[in-house]
Amino acid sequence: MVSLGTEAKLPVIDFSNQNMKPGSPEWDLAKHQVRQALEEYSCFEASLDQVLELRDAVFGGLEQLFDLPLETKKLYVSDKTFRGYSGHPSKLLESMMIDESQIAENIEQRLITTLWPQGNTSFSKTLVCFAELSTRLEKTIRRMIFESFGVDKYADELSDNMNYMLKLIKYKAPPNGEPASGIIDHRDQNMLTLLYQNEVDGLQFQNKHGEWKNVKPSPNSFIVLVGESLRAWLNGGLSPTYHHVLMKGNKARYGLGLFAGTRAGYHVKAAEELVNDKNPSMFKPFDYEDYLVFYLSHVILGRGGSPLEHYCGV
Ligand SMILES: O=C(O)CCC(=O)C(=O)O
Ligand SMILES: [Fe+2]
Repeated sequence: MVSLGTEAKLPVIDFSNQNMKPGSPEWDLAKHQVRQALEEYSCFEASLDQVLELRDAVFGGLEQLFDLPLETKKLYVSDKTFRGYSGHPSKLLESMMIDESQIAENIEQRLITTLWPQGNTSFSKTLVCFAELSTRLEKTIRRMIFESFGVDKYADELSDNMNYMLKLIKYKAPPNGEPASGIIDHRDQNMLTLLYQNEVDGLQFQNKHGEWKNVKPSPNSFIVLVGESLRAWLNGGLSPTYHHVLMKGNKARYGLGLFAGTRAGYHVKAAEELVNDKNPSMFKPFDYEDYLVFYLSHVILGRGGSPLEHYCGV
């Protein structure tokens, strides 16, 4: 059954002020808002005016990219750049791993070697700027979350072990005009996700009462979602919510997703300050990259519940 959802106005938290430094009153206010929003909804809208300058170039480039004839692209070469569910028939996806210290090199390389054989310098520059903006925003939000749980002393260690996946996504308009699924119900398994979309809405999340709510982000905002890895890190302090994409109307939906997760070899483990007799450890330490293999098979077999609990629940 397709649920058309009802409107929810997610909290909007503004990150446009470049002077918002840790410890400033603006920082503390935003931190408080982030914590409240994530406890209530597991997601929120982060506005960042700087992204508006990139908006036309980002979506213009994405339209062109997905219009390239398929045979010109070496799709999904086995370079471990593509992970996750293989997707839905209406969904086209390109993804790339980016290292925060080598954003420009990683993106240029990926665009030139696989996605766009003739190269596209201006789109490459646009994506580099987008990745720089969004990874900075992710780090800011993650630091605020850590501070608000009193575990910010781990923030740098975690940043050193973070991997980013940038997904470029197109959902085609539903063929017969009837609402159709673009991506099925799921919870993200990484730490934090930032989504940026064109004017075609379709993202819905489940609120605490199990109702599906439509998300309508402004042109200057990202939707920020908690993932399972963050739940484990905070020993249940925050939890992800189910979400999906429902396509309506006759226009394609383009989006970019920045997925922050930990590197292979790093063990996700609850901060010891958050483990005590009243709140015992929920998960054994796990390697996110190894866990993803289990997660995929779990999803493919159609099993419900929390795959992370099956994998390493205590
Ligand atoms: O396209 C969207 O807005 C959501 C995508 C998503 O949830 C995902 O790829 O995990
Ligand atoms: Fe998701």
